[in-house]
Amino acid sequence: MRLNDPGLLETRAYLAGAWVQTSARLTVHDPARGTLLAEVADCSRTDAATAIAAAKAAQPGWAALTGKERAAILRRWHDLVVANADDLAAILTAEMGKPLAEARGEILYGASYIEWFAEEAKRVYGETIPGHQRDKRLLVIRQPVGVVAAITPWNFPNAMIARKLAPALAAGCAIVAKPAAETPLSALALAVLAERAGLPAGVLSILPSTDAVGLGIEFCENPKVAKISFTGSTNVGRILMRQGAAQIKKLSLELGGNAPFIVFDDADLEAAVQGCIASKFRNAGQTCVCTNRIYAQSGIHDAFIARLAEAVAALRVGPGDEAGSEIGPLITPAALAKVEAHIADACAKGARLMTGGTRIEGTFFRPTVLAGMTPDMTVAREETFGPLAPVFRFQTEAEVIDAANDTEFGLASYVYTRDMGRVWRVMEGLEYGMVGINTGLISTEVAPFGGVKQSGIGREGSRHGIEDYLELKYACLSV
Ligand SMILES: NC(=O)C1=CN([C@@H]2O[C@H](COP(=O)(O)OP(=O)(O)OC[C@H]3O[C@@H](n4cnc5c(N)ncnc54)[C@H](OP(=O)(O)O)[C@@H]3O)[C@@H](O)[C@H]2O)C=CC1
Ligand SMILES: O=C(O)CCCC(=O)O
Repeated sequence: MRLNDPGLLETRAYLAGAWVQTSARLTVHDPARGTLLAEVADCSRTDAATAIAAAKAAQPGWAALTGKERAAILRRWHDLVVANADDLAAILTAEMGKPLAEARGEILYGASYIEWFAEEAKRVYGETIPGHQRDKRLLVIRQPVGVVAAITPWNFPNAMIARKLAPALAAGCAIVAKPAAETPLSALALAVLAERAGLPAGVLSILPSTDAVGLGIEFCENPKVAKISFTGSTNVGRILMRQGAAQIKKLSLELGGNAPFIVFDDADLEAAVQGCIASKFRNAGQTCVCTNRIYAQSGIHDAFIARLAEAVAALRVGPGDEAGSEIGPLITPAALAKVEAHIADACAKGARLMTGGTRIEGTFFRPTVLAGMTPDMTVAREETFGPLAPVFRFQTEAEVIDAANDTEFGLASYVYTRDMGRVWRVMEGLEYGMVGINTGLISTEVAPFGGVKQSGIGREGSRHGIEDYLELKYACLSV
């Protein structure tokens, strides 16, 4: 990997304000070629306790700065991320596999959360409430929750951690974060730039580790941690909720999805196909907001599926650092096996393969479209997290809303129609935190990202995103 600034390829942990190498190392591989990229510090549960103690000590000083002072540091950090976007994208593609253009997009997307929350740091307003008695004056202030512990996944190694660090730091919290074991390099590079931007020692720690269970327990059981913010699988979200119950730990959870993509007869066919590809095949399908089930109404079904299969067959699969690649490798052999299992299950139950369906080499898989889907197939209930587009046929609006909602998940959903009445009815009827209407791309720092049902708790981004890191304090004053 050739970088303009080799100092961004950091392999030590950022622990309590110092760069620390550990005797144990975790290995990071290029998922496109399987080659070793780096040996990185492998932090223990004891290291986590040290980072938490440092965060607890540093947090009051950080919170005592004015919002404007914290904003200035965050703003410098944002500018450094943008200035180093090419290097950060190269690191991201190397460890995660997504095409370079997507990686660069993710770096700027992550930076946009830093910029947004730098601005929000200045707007943590309180309120006054008319007193309930003549001599009473009521005030409400908003204060940082304290020390936050964050755990993030491999699929967005920069943006998922950026959108936790930025609001926490803007609010005046200190934060200790564990990135995914597969992709720690992007998180460490972000910490290099945060330090250069002037973030005080101890306010941020980044702890790569193979002991996810141990660090998770430390985060939940250490009384100095006020809150946990997690992005990843619903199963691990449940574990953290259970572990945090003893101390009533505050939680933000951004978990799995099972996104429906609904195409009505009156939709613009080409726009629906392009939106579907954008939503389904972004990051090779490894995104919690990726379409998982496609519902096409009877009148448009055959034309839609024919055009979708044609467009999907044209997608170019290859290493993320090769020009023209649109679909990179899957993150692990296990991820590829899950895609194959979903296809095998569907085909055994009567699905028809329209394109794809086979592996290429390593963890590269041909983007796939299946027709003739039925609700008893595994993919109707489970997130594939890979490049598989299964198409279900439906007849009526009521039927498709029921089918779309027939899942324990409720993160993203998508609808294509030109009927404004239907837009409102379907949007209101979908039990999801986010609805894309005539678009397959909904993510932006200015909007509240998050799910209902078992897809999570809390929102990231928008003016609401900082609330997860603040507590209300009410004061009753007798005059
Ligand atoms: N909502 C989303 O954005 C994501 C959803 N997923 C869904 O989850 C499935 C599995 O993906 P996977 O990467 O295994 O997701 P996980 O939920 O296992 O991993 C996400 C993060 O949690 C950590 N972790 C794992 N187990 C524990 C634990 N017991 N306590 C604390 N932290 C833990 C991981 O560490 P480590 O890396 O060391 O295992 C990683 O940092 C995917 O196929 C997809 O369906 C996955 C990623 C993101
Ligand atoms: O949780 C994820 O899978 C990442 C969501 C990326 C996005 O913000 O669109």
